Amino acid sequence: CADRKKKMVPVKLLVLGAQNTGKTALCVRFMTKRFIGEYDHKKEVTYRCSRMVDQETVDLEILDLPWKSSVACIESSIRWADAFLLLYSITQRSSFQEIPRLKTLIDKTKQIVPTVLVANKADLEIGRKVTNEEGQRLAKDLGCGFRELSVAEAALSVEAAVFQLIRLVLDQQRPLPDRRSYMLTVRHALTRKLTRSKTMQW
Ligand SMILES: Nc1nc2c(ncn2[C@@H]2O[C@H](COP(=O)(O)OP(=O)(O)OP(=O)(O)O)[C@@H](O)[C@H]2O)c(=O)[nH]1
Repeated sequence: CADRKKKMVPVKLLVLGAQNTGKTALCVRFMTKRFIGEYDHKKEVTYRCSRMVDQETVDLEILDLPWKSSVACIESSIRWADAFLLLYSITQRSSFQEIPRLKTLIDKTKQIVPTVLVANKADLEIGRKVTNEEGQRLAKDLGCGFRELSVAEAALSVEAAVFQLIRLVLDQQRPLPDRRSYMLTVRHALTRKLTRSKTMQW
């Protein structure tokens, strides 16, 4: 009963990245679990759904902007959003090089923004132009989370990337003492796990 009375937490995510990086494919994969090859690239689309994340019901809006959107449109969408998925394709170095510019646009508008950098098209290993290490390094430099995945091949990893971002937003919204106690809970859980795995080794 108490759970039913719990409020929905609104979370607004913006997906940004260069042309053909798989932004629409990722949104559709997250919403429907299906991979659909080709889309209409002209329109911006907002997807809406609710998901349970760590006992919170999250009322999610995901905005997918086409690559050709104007800077003004991107800036107003950045103001609208709570968090960002920045996409590049591992087969397209120029899409990787575009990421710092997008992050600068975000940082100009917002302070402390939950962001996850997503390296897409990991199934196309043969055409790889950006290494996993380069992706990790950039994410570290920009202060983002990092996931390399294939929207085409794995629905679960897409969900994991979006949930990682939602968790960053939820954590930011928690009052500071709660945030500390949440971190302590995580620390204790990790310590317990470590102790257990050490015990198993012996
Ligand atoms: N092999 C492979 N192809 C993918 C993957 N994700 C997307 N694609 C393909 O990449 C192309 C572009 O995908 P979209 O989702 O339309 O890309 P977008 O970033 O929304 O493109 P814009 O609207 O131009 O900004 C399509 O042909 C997709 O089928 C993936 O993980 N692997």
